[in-house]
Amino acid sequence: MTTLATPATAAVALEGVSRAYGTGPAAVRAVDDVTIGFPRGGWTAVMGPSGSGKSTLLHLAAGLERADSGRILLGGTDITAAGDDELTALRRTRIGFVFQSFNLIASLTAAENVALPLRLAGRGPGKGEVADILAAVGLAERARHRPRELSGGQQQRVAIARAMITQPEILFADEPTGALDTRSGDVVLRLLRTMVTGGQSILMVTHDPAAAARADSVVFLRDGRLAGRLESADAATVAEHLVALEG
Ligand SMILES: Nc1ncnc2c1ncn2[C@@H]1O[C@H](COP(=O)(O)OP(=O)(O)OP(=O)(O)O)[C@@H](O)[C@H]1O
Repeated sequence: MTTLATPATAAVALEGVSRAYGTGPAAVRAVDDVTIGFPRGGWTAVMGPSGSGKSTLLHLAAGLERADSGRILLGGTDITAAGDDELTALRRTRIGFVFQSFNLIASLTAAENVALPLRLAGRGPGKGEVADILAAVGLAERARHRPRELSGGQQQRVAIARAMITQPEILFADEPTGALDTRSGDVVLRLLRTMVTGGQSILMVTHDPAAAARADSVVFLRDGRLAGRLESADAATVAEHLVALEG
């Protein structure tokens, strides 16, 4: 796998991207002139101390927030040039997003939650489409259950199925195991690995070195800037790098 994906080979590439919050002396440069590519078909974890800009980077790359400057390329598309409607359409069809808190709709069944992105995109699911993807995340028997009837790990797998139903070019995951116990988290991480083996691109923010070590590479941030990248690192090496940044 290439370490530095160029825009042509990247699932998502950032070129000189900055994003600040607030103005004047109180301004915070959450992401500060970042240039990086995330390889297609690869799984990249983003780590860094609290407030280092991880979530902001993920939200920028996913088109959930606008950059102040620089370019963000999703496949070949410059999303920084996209209008609001185009960006909404692009998020619905080309991007999957999974949150720490699952964000399922409580009144809908697992199957209805999974079908939602297709309905929002203006089409219903094809025959067997939802059942197939629920089976792929190991929840074939839970289609009619509502979120409150599912464990945290099961809810996160429904959320992953919902994110994957549109076959996104890249799956963004913000602390996907943050609310899970080790065992449920492990099931989710194994599911993500299965998806990557199938060609899926994943960008994941995590605080957990053990989770980050499951990715192909780990990118570190400090004060909104890139602060290193490790390939195929074990959890101890990831933790050492993180501790050095926090020191
Ligand atoms: N909406 C906002 N308004 C003002 N400041 C913000 C906003 N979002 C983020 N920030 C600031 O930008 C910086 C980066 O925040 P971000 O949430 O991206 O960091 P993080 O690395 O994900 O943090 P954590 O690990 O604590 O979740 C922080 O200083 C934060 O306080």
